[in-house]
Amino acid sequence: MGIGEIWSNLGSIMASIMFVYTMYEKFFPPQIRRYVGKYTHKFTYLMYPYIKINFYELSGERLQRNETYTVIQTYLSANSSQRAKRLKAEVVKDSQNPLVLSMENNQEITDEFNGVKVWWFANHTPARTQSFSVYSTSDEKRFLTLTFHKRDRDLVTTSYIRHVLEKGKAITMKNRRLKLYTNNPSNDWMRYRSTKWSHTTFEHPASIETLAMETKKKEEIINDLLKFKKGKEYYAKVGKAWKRGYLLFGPPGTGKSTMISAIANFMNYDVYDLELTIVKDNNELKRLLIETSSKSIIVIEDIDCSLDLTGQRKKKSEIDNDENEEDKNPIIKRKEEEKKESKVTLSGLLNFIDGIWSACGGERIIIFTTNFVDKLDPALIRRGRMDKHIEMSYCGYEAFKVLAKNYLDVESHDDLFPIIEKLLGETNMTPADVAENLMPKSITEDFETCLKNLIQSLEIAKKIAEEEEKKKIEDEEAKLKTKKQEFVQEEENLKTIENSKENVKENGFSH
Ligand SMILES: Nc1ncnc2c1ncn2[C@@H]1O[C@H](COP(=O)(O)OP(=O)(O)OP(=O)(O)O)[C@@H](O)[C@H]1O
Ligand SMILES: [Mg+2]
Repeated sequence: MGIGEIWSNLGSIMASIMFVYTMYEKFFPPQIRRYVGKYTHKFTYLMYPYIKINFYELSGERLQRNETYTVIQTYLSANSSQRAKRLKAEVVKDSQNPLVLSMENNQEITDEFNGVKVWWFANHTPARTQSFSVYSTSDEKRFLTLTFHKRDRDLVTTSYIRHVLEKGKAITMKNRRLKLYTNNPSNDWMRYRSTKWSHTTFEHPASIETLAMETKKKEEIINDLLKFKKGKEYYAKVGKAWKRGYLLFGPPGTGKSTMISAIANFMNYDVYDLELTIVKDNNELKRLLIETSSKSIIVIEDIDCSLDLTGQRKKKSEIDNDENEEDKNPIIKRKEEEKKESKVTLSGLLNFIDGIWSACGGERIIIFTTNFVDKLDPALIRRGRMDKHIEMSYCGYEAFKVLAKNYLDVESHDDLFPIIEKLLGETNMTPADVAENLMPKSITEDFETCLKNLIQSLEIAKKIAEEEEKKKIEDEEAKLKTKKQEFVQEEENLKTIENSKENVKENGFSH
């Protein structure tokens, strides 16, 4: 029978079905009908060869958006864009591609995994009340149904779903915008919707390639980071928490903060910039740690100035603020009070780095920066806590070449490069100062002028350094001379005393 014939006979087919159903209801009592219904259902269930799993968009008592649903949707959008015929576009926050395509409601797509075929269906039960939200309202349900054959149960429920989640997460990670977090003072934690960390989009253009540093050192850092990123199994095997500590030390302007941004971009990790001075005690520190996510970098900049962890020094801020106490406005005063209140101790910080809580989340890098590595307590920076110590030093020739390429697009210059190489060997200049000199001061300045500007600055810096060195030597010599004179004077005094004693002995009296 063709489709046309079925259409023309549809009326009589429907009438026959209605007739059979009426007869069935008339001649069979409800008990028998219930009995038949139950066994028909069981029979159909036994004969139906497919299994269905639902993944709901909203879950939990408060109907929060289910992470798994989002990840599967991401996986399906990457796969369904070629296969589903009707797609919907949604604007997603915090993603590099804000417009995300996914399959439209009531659409089905197929997927294959290790030769097994599965079907995904996007279900939607419409809301009774109207809403303008992107997400579902409480009486509106969206869910994805995964259908597969009974015989593939093991493969699908273990490997396939894991594969979908891993792929979906990887796509999310790749597309997401990095975030830069900073901790809020604990007084604000209890306010409505206030969280322990505030964040903004992290958009620093630094990369490891553009970092001015010797190639060998750079490669060493890249290899270390890659080994860490792929080290999940390794860390599990050796029984170590999946985290790594870096200590960046060196004079101001040598690129420590730039290096942190470059690492974040390279690893695709969020950055948690921890301001220790507003953390009141060790317990608060622990609570902040718990609220950080994995695949992140926790940074404590200028660790030597953050807290009195060595017991020797005054905080940088306190030194600045000791002056003009009366002129301060109340907000600054409050902030200072908060700083003074901080009772985070060295042991609290050590626990933060490698205590039991520090392992939660995994895949985390902790970075400390300091200008004065010698001031830090050895316990804080010993290997195992700060696994890698990276010295950020004054600009060498190799680092200069990176900056020249970045700022001027120049890789060599027969006359000027050798002069710069020689001068850099003779004087200390930070990459920040070299970069500043290389930057054209006007649109008419060509690269040769910029290189000459740098040479001039290096010569001045060299002269100043030489003069300082000369002055230092002169000061030392003057000090030595004074010491010598003091010594001679002392000797003369001693001699005089000795002579007086002799006189007393010989003449029996003193003057
Ligand atoms: N190694 C470097 N490679 C590329 N640029 C650099 C490097 N070092 C410094 N710079 C440039 O100098 C500026 C200052 O550097 P940065 O803030 O990273 O220094 P720092 O070591 O963190 O200094 P501080 O100790 O004062 O915090 C940066 O904006 C960057 O442009
Ligand atoms: Mg810095």
